[in-house]
Amino acid sequence: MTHHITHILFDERTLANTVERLGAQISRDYHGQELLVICILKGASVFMADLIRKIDVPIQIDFMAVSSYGHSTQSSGVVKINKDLDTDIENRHILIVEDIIDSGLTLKYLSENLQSRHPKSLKICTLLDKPERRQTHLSIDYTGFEIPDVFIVGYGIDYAEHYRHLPYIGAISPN
Ligand SMILES: O=P(O)(O)OC[C@H]1O[C@H](OP(=O)(O)OP(=O)(O)O)[C@H](O)[C@@H]1O
Ligand code: HPA
Ligand SMILES: [Mg+2]
Repeated sequence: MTHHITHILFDERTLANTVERLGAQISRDYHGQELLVICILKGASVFMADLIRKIDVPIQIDFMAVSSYGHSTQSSGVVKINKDLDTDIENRHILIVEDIIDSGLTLKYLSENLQSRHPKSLKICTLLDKPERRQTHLSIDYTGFEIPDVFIVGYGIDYAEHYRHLPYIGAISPN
């Protein structure tokens, strides 16, 4: 299906450099503390796997699966939890790892849901931020890249469940 890719935004080396920068920043900020890193499946899986290997404070990991896009390029606005955490997050330092923040509706729902479980702190790390499309206010603690309003795929991110395996991030035209 790669023939629908219109251009490459970030190649493998650029992604690796940015992941390294984020890992170093997170390691500095949490120095002397323990962290529970939460991967938001499925899109953040590839980023998460690379990021945690660049963090050098003690961490544990857990996974949550949510979805709102299905087979569309527009968020349905309804966030469905397909898998919840295994861990009790009360009184823990939590870092949510996302691949992309677009409308912001997924993270708004997730951060309110997780705040209600009384973590000691809750921060957000996203590889990509598409601020032009935001429908809600969010404060993001760690951002890899800001991107324009194009639908992107690769490095874990899908269109209708395709393209997640691409080692780079590219734009597709939905037609
Ligand atoms: O800011 P938003 O407009 O809410 O969009 C961002 C969310 O959409 C994608 O997930 P999706 O629902 O496609 O699930 P997936 O990660 O399994 O692909 C992406 O991984 C984010 O979680
Ligand atoms: O640009 C995107 N691509 C794939 N999935 C997404 N979910 C929100 N925005 C995007
Ligand atoms: Mg998706």
